[in-house]
Amino acid sequence: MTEGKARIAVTGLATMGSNLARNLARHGFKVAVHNRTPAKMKALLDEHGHEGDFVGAETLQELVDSLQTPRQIIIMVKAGGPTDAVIDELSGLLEPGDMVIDGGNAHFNDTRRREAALKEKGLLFVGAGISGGEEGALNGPSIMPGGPAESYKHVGPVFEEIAAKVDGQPCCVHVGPDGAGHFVKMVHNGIEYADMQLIAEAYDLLSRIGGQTPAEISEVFTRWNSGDLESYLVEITAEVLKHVDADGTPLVQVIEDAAEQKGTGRWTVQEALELGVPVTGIAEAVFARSLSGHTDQRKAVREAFGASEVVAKPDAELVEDVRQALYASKVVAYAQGFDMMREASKNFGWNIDLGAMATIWRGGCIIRARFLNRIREAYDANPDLASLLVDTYFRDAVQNAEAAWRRVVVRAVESGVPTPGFVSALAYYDGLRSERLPAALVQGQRDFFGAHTYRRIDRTGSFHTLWSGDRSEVEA
Ligand SMILES: NC(=O)C1=CN([C@@H]2O[C@H](COP(=O)(O)OP(=O)(O)OC[C@H]3O[C@@H](n4cnc5c(N)ncnc54)[C@H](OP(=O)(O)O)[C@@H]3O)[C@@H](O)[C@H]2O)C=CC1
Ligand SMILES: O=C(CO)[C@H](O)[C@H](O)COP(=O)(O)O
Repeated sequence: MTEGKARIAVTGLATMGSNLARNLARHGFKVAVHNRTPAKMKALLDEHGHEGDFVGAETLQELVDSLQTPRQIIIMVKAGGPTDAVIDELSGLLEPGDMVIDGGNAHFNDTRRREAALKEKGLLFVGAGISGGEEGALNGPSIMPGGPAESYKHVGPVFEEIAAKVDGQPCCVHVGPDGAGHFVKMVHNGIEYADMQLIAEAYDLLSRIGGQTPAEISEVFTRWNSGDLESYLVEITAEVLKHVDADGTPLVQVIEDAAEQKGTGRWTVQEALELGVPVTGIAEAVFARSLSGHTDQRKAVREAFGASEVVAKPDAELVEDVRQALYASKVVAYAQGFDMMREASKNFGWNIDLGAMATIWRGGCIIRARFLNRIREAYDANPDLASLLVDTYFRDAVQNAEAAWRRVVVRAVESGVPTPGFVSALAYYDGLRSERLPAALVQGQRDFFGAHTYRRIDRTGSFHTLWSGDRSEVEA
């Protein structure tokens, strides 16, 4: 064992914390480890103590005492109240100049609040989004640290060491001040929801319209994973679909069809509403999970109307059409997520480098995908891109997919197979492309019932029609 005190600490040793601690130890950092329930700390030392230099601590006081100064402590506990509880206890034990790093899925407003509170005590606080799940935490996650640039100078090199690497570059960069890191992680998860929903819809179409078995669809996803759609989520979809129960039944057919959620997708939509950014794909994905969970309501409506009867009509084009529809819809989902980060960056003064976000998402995280290279190139070439959709590469890709995308949506709607992700992505694309939107009529309606006024295309200023009078127009 290395002599002396530990370089860094991790408190919270469930799935993420224990693997992150092992990752740190495997990279040669002496790590102090603590968990509220000490059994988890002991299990980590028993099973993995040989992987590196660990110091077990039964209490937070012991953890603090085991560290070099200034101290760096990573918190990996449940987001919300549990994180506050740990921070409260730690802040009474630490000294000015010490640093607390929250690696959980915190809400970025909590991060802003915590940073401000700790600053008053002379403590540094870093809200760091960490993605990659169990395997990423161990072998290299994507890390999105926010907070003061000064803090990054101290902890950045450690994070860059343990992060995933793509083309020799670490999947970690200083995102921006205060809550920027956790905001970006939240959007990452929002995109994750949208991507998963689109993949699930593709599966449903190939199953119910294409008449394919999970094993056959698994092969389709494996094939897709060697082209433009190459991504972790497509790869694991193939794995899940080919997995069978002991009696040979595909697992996917026995898992309850009610998707759960911990909250980051919902937060993304809530924040998008605040910022006024239409993240329709993410919203549909959150609502699709919500709908799936309303099992009693689903049963009642199914019984009232009968289940939609889909007659499988396999045809040679379906698989390729679905692939193209999936790709185009994914581009829309990512475009919306990047729009949201740009808007938040402007709103909060974070100066987020969108190309750098695409760069650190290329490896380690759940949404890692080949086309993030293209997204990086797009934002590196033009950081002020009005939308990812107008980048030459993505414009051509979406144009090439458009006919297939429309065929898939028509087939789904005609067949009664719900595809809210595909449909809303296409509607978003069509909405942005339209020369005129019926929003003009909405403005007229608002003015009629509430005198809310409207602007005209031929004159400047705001106007109101005297709807309950002589219907003449007045300048407002
Ligand atoms: N699981 C994943 O794939 C990912 C998770 N995250 C985030 O990372 C964090 C850790 O996630 P995960 O490893 O899944 O663990 P969980 O979110 O399941 O949290 C369990 C951990 O929190 C601790 N804890 C709970 N309540 C308290 C409390 N009041 N005081 C102190 N400790 C408490 C538990 O201690 P005890 O053992 O004593 O109960 C345990 O160590 C979460 O914020 C999560 O959102 C981020 C990316 C991916
Ligand atoms: O952060 C993650 C990956 O990046 C988690 O896996 C994510 O929180 C899972 O979310 P949910 O339970 O809402 O599906």
